[in-house]
Amino acid sequence: MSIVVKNLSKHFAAQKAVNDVNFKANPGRILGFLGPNGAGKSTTMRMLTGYLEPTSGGAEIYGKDILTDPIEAKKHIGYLPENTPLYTDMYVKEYLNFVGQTYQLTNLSARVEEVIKLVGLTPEQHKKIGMLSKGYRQRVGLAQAIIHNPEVLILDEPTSGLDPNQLVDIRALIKTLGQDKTVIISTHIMQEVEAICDDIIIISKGKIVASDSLKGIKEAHQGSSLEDIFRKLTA
Ligand SMILES: Nc1ncnc2c1ncn2[C@@H]1O[C@H](COP(=O)(O)OP(=O)(O)OP(=O)(O)O)[C@@H](O)[C@H]1O
Repeated sequence: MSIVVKNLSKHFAAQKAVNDVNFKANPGRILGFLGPNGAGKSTTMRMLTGYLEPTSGGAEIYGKDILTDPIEAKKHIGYLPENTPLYTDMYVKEYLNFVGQTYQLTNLSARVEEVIKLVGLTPEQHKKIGMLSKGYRQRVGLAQAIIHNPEVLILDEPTSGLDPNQLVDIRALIKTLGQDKTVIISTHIMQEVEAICDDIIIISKGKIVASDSLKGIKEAHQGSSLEDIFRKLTA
């Protein structure tokens, strides 16, 4: 089991943004984390990646506790935040080299070249990040998330801002990465879930309201569309 989430909660004043969430995730499967705006998806992801302290509960990433062993837990994680805080004054390669150095990667320049190719940044690789379009910035975000070849990828709306051609490429990349990694993606695009996810968690008002394989959830709702299932469970 590469991710085990136990009784995870986050309260902001009186609001239970994440309320006693439990789930597990495995390598070789892509888990779609779905829910309406404000359901608690990003807050959960931020806790799993060590950017936000839980109010209670916790999680283990490859057996490493995110609270008591955060440095070891983080080594296994690549994280694409919802609004990637990129250094806009840095050049693409300079930034990726900088991120790679923080992971003390060997053969860094070869790895930077490799991830640039993988995420389709080649035509824009000589630009400053601040000069890039939203979709290309998203690719830089994805490149920094995978540069250390982590076993776990946590991607918060990875395809937001991408044009239809880019969408297909990035989905294909995520699908490939998901063959041997544990991938959690949040998205509002049901088509995307159908295209790449193996498992689904639907969260509403901080609570999990469905957790199943894509096939299982459809069977349980007698073949209703995912959109209908989503609306029914989160209305
Ligand atoms: N730092 C914070 N302080 C106070 N409230 C917060 C904070 N961060 C998140 N929240 C609240 O927690 C709730 C869950 O937010 P979160 O960003 O996790 O939702 P989400 O499911 O990712 O939504 P979206 O689909 O719109 O990105 C929201 O009501 C949000 O306003």
